[in-house]
Amino acid sequence: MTQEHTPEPEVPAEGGLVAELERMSPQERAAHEAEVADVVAPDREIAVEVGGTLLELEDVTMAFGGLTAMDSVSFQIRRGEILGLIGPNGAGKTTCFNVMTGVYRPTRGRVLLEGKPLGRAKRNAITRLGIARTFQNIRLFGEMTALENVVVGTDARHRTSVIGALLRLPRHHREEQSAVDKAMALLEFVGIADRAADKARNLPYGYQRRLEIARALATEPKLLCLDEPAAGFNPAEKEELMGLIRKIRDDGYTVLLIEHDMKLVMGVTDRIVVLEFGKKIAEGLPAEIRDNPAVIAAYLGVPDDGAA
Ligand SMILES: Nc1ncnc2c1ncn2[C@@H]1O[C@H](COP(=O)(O)OP(=O)(O)OP(=O)(O)O)[C@@H](O)[C@H]1O
Repeated sequence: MTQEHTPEPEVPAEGGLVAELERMSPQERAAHEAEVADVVAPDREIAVEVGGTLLELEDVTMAFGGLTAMDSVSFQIRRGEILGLIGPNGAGKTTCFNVMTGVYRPTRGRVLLEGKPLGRAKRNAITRLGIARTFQNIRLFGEMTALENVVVGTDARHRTSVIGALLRLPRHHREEQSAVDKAMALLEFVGIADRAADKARNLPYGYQRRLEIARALATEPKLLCLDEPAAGFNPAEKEELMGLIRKIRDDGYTVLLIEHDMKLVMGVTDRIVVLEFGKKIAEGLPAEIRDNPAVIAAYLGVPDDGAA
């Protein structure tokens, strides 16, 4: 469906972009990166009141039959921060993402984006409202190019109708071209522009993870939710990913990060929320969480009085 309307990719000649970047002086490179950042995030959230509440979970419970995956969980995500969501396996982290992105409707409680309840909004509507996510298991269109995968993400923002696309109305043309330009800028932003014309399935694993992030950013989210983006990465790749997550935040996005790797979580987040058996057991700065006895006990699998 979407494939029919996907424009022909306009990518630089092989090696062109990389070679061009290498030829630039540090000043030219900085100016170029600033231009790319402007295309990637034209409406920078960071210019708006950093620190105000962007998203709020209010007493959210999510039950599956007899199993309570989230139990009266409340926390807030502030504009411009990187919030870590951690907890042992089965703690309810992914369920939390699913509730926030409209995959599940909470059994009790509510989720508010910029003070407005998401209510019964469906997944696509929530994407348009400004929440994007990546998945634990990569979900790309393997037969489409990297560029096309990102162009598909920009579709969430398009204003022309299917009729507009079929009739090739001028607005549709303009949107198509700007979608390609934006997608290319996003690929460059996440560091994989050199493989823009390759099929997604042929990309190395680390590139696929970055492509997922570019595709999520293409929807121009207010909040970007990353579900274990470093899964399967080696230490050097994790280090690079930390750099990318910081760059995303510095470009004005708010990030919610589920991650098992403690070094990464402690190194990149501003605050952390900890879940265990569906309940929030702690919330605070990384250093506070690291020293919190309940958190240590949850990870070691012993009661927090250490009696076991
Ligand atoms: N659709 C569902 N139906 C029934 N049970 C579910 C469903 N989704 C999640 N659960 C259960 O809810 C609990 C929380 O799962 P969830 O995947 O949210 O945990 P998690 O913290 O993301 O775990 P992990 O770190 O292993 O990914 C688990 O016991 C899980 O089996």
